[in-house]
Amino acid sequence: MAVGGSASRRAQEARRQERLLREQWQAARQQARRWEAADEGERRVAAQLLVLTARGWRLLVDRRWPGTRAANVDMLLVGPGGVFVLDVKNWRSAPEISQGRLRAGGEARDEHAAKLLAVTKAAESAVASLGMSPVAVQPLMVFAGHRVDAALGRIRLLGEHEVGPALLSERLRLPAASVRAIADLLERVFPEYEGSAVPQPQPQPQPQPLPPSPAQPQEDLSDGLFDLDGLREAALDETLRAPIEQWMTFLGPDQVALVRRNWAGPARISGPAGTGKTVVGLHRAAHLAQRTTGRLLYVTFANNLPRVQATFLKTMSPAVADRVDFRSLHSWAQEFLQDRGVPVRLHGDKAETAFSLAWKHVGRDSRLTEIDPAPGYWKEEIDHVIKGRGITSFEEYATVIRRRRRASLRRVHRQAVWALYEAYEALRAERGVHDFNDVLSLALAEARRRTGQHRYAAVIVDEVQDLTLVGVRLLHALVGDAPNGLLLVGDGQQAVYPGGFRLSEAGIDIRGDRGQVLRTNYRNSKEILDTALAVVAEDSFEDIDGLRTPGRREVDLTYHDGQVIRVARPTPAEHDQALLEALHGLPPAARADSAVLCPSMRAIGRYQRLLERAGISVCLLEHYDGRPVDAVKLGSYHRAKGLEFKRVYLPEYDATLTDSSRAPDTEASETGRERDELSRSRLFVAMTRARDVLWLGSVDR
Ligand SMILES: Nc1ncnc2c1ncn2[C@@H]1O[C@H](COP(=O)(O)OP(=O)(O)OP(=O)(O)O)[C@@H](O)[C@H]1O
Repeated sequence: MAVGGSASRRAQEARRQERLLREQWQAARQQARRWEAADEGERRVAAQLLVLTARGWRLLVDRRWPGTRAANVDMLLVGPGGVFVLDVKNWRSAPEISQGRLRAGGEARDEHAAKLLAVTKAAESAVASLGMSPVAVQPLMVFAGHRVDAALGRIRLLGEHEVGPALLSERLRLPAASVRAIADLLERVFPEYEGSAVPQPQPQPQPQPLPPSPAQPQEDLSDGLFDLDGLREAALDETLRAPIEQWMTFLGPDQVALVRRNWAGPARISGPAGTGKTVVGLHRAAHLAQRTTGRLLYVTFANNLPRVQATFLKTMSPAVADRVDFRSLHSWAQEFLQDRGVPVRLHGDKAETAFSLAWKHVGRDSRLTEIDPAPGYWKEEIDHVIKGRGITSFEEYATVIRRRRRASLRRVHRQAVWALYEAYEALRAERGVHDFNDVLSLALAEARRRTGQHRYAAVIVDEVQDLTLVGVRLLHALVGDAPNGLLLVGDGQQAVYPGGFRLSEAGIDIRGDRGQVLRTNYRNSKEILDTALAVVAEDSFEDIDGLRTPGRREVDLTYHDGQVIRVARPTPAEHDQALLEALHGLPPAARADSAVLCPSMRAIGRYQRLLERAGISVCLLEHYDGRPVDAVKLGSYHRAKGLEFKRVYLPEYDATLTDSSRAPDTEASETGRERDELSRSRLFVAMTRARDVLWLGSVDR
């Protein structure tokens, strides 16, 4: 479309909105004047809000607060932007916020904020019965006669001129039917006082676009009491705002209950892929941020996921988004050490060199090669078993249960591993560098040294199965067993790293209702989920609570179409051509919601070149932050963890599966079986990222 065409259409829309708003504004002013129960300040606020009622909002004025004898609620407003609980103030002095306290005219006014928060809580409880998350209910204090735009915790403070435009600028959360259902419910829960009704205009049908008319002279609608300007600006942008995702406002009943629950100590949410664990974690973060004054830490193992999750929270609950730190565990730990003045020199490459030398000196001619000749297996043993569990003596290592490690090691083998470990540590220390595990161990020692001095009110850990035991101990040390302090979210079936641990080994005791399981998959279609589950059907797994669970799990599905497309070609070139054809066949907008996922860095490099040469824009997952970009996403199975896409393409998806992996009864070494199992888990994770289409490419050699 020509640029000139779209600019003229936009100007036409602007004129239409202007005309509509003027009519609505005239009507609102008349109605506000007729509202006799209110004083002048309230009438001016009402006029701003009554304009919204002509644009699909419902305004409930002067309602009784259930469960109290005399207390009232000034206004409840329900509209496309969510639910707002309003307290209108006609104070002579402007409000001031200082050190988290509300003041006016030199006096403390905290009780007004406390009352508004209590009413908001009552409104949250009411709408929870409709599946609405508490994060979509927002308290507002509106000041007649003042210009204000500030925040006091979760309460937004707005002046009479600011309130209308601010509400009109909210992202679209509720469709018209939900607005009606929620307003009807609130009308019942917060009954009307006698004679308090404000006459409400019926939403007017939106007029059809008119042909462009010559510019009309601007009628001055401002009569000293009322002011249209701010609303005009916000209304012009209204049509451009995209609605936010449904799950950012409405949850399943089991999810809402978890978001709002009070836990007396550490808690855990588990459940199969796609059951909304992260969604609950994000709503919980927003909910806790609304209820506390401290900061929250939301941690995952992966580097790119925190950026995506931060973007989601900002969209979902902008008022509290800056109170939650989204971090990957290692980057957070490094910063923590830096803040505490603990020297740390993380150098992955030099640490790798130290290991290679140690392998050369004491590994490759040792008894370890009887079990597995590849140094990688023994590097994992050091990383995930010895250092990952914080083991510092041979006596401890000699008897430790090596969770999720298949090869059984006799004492001589453990001695050989220990010799390798000691050589590695000596060579690493000689180079004066730390590895990733050292960073966590140092941070744990520091966190334990100064307990009670940590700045987090709560810590939420997502994809907890990816962490090591030391990592989990570290996060536990930040909040201890405080009520609502630690929440662990994850699924043992999606473990993509070797080794493992049990929560009891981290000193975390999850009792009774503090261990919760979600069971409804909201993401995948049946066909896609069945295909993914078939890969891990024979792999039972032990989760961090120590329970063994079969690979094929019972999951409830939400009705949802989707398909698996299998493409087999005789040569890699023909296979790649089929992938390109599939991507070229998508409308440009659909590419943005598609991902090509690969098992290795080499494959990523290869497919990046292939796609770019074919003129397909690519966004690497390591640069993706959850905001829409007009490009196909490309990344590893690991980096896709926790994410989802409408279409997922897995080129040569079966190349990492060995024969024993395809047919698990086939003969394979213990370490080979362990590797195969991990490959299947990773493939399972990649497949379950697909919502609507899963494309499986293979080469029939
Ligand atoms: N209540 C809900 N209503 C509608 N959609 C939902 C709801 N809860 C979750 N979803 C959808 O399901 C998807 C999966 O949710 P989420 O990523 O939280 O699952 P998960 O259990 O963390 O998945 P995984 O373990 O596979 O990473 C969400 O992105 C969202 O699209």
